[in-house]
Amino acid sequence: MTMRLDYLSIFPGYFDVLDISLLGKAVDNGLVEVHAHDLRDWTHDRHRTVDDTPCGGGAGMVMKPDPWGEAFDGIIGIEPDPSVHVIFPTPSGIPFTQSAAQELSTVERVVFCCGRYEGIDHRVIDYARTMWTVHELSLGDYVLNGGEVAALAITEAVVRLIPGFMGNPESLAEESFSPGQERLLEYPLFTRPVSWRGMDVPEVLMSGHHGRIAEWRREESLLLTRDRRPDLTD
Ligand SMILES: N#Cc1c(-c2ccc3ccn(Cc4cccnc4)c3c2)n[nH]c1N
Repeated sequence: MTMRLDYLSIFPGYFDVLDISLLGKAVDNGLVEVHAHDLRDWTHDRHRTVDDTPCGGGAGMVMKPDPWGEAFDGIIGIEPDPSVHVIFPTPSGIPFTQSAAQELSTVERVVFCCGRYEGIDHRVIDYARTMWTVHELSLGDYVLNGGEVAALAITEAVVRLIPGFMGNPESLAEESFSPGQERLLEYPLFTRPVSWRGMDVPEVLMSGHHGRIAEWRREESLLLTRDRRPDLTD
């Protein structure tokens, strides 16, 4: 299966980075195909206007619905198709999680709608919900200037789960937040040299005793999780 990823943004250059690294390899291997689009290509005025003042007043500008609707018509089509997943990154979205990444990794087509300014006219989202499967997702409780960085983060989390993307898929199963895994943070990692700037790798990790190593790692994960993410232990 090839996953098609479309990105609608007034800064399509953000997505040039997808040609690099593992994701670039996934494109070369035909696992994913990536299309970035400039929303301004669907404007018709001299200034290629995509925003206007908010109805009801308030600070900032709101993205006009017209360019989005015409871009949808051109990129996705005018017929409803629930197999198309349209993602609106937004501060008011549902928190994006590993399980959402897992679900999206099985989808054949994803369209990211990257807003800017104070956000997108709500009728765009309402329209999209009549046509496709819509996800309003948030990366977390902090403020970005637009949806592009979130779209890149979601892309990486999703594409790495596509069968055939990662060299050793077994490693995915062991990662924190993977399905079936206890909700624990990753234990501290070490590699050679054994001694570095007066600090040594914990002896147990050099013991070759797999039972003790597993026990040490679990204890470290429990301590770290209790300290940093007590919410995961509820
Ligand atoms: N996902 C996600 C996000 C965003 C985010 C996503 C899309 C847009 C489009 C515009 N802004 C600026 C903006 C700022 C403040 C209020 N409203 C809008 C966006 C912020 N911020 N933080 C996240 N976790």
